[in-house]
Amino acid sequence: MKGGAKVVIEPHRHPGVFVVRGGKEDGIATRNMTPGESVYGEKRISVDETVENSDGTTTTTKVEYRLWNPFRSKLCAAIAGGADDIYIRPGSRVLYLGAASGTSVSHVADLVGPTGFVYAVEFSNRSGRDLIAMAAKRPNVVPIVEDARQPVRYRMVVPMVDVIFADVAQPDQARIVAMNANWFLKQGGGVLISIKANCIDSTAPAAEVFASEVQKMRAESIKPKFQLTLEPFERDHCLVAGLYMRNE
Ligand SMILES: C[S@@+](CC[C@H](N)C(=O)[O-])C[C@H]1O[C@@H](n2cnc3c(N)ncnc32)[C@H](O)[C@@H]1O
Repeated sequence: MKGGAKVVIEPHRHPGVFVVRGGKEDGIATRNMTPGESVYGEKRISVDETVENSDGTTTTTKVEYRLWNPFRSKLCAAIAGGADDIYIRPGSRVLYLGAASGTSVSHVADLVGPTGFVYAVEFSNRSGRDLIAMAAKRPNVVPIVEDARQPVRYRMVVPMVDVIFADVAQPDQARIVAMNANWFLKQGGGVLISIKANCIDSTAPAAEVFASEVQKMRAESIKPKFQLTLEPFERDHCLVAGLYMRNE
């Protein structure tokens, strides 16, 4: 999609995220780290951006944005649903557990930009191949094809991080997050966990499952900050956000 005069792109209240208005498709977008390329067939919007130089002259360059589909990304669904904070911003180091083929990871890489890093863990070799291919074009993505239950196996490539985002869809997800936080998350770091109720317990009501996951987080020194449903983008999913307070 070409950005004609009608398309307006504005910064979202979460730094590194943008809002597209006025085109055929309004929505959320990230600034493409690899202009000219889509990762999963997502629409791209090219606009002219003019900056004023110190000598008073202006320079206009083409900037490209990629639309971020909330039906295909839990993080985007949370942003669209009004998440108070995503803790991830330009320059952040993010440990992303459950990267799959890297579609959401590619947007997180755009969001953190050239000064940030995304350490993307995925244990399926098949998805891992796509993840590695995506990362080959994005120097700020470190693909890690390993089991997130074994953080010791990737301790040599992951430094202390600012945020852990988890979407492994496993019954022991809270424990997996806690182990990784213990190894890699800084004190006060952000935790975002996408919870699919029937992955944890398919017999209990979703609200009970979410409440019990929040209790597990508390027990692991993660202080819950807010919780929001990912409906209408994902059924029976919620996102729980918290801060890692190991020393309190
Ligand atoms: C719901 S999908 C993630 C989707 C992805 N976050 C996105 O938005 O595109 C869950 C992924 O977690 C991966 N996974 C599950 N258990 C894992 C583990 N123990 N270690 C690493 N990856 C795991 C699965 O292979 C799957 O690709």
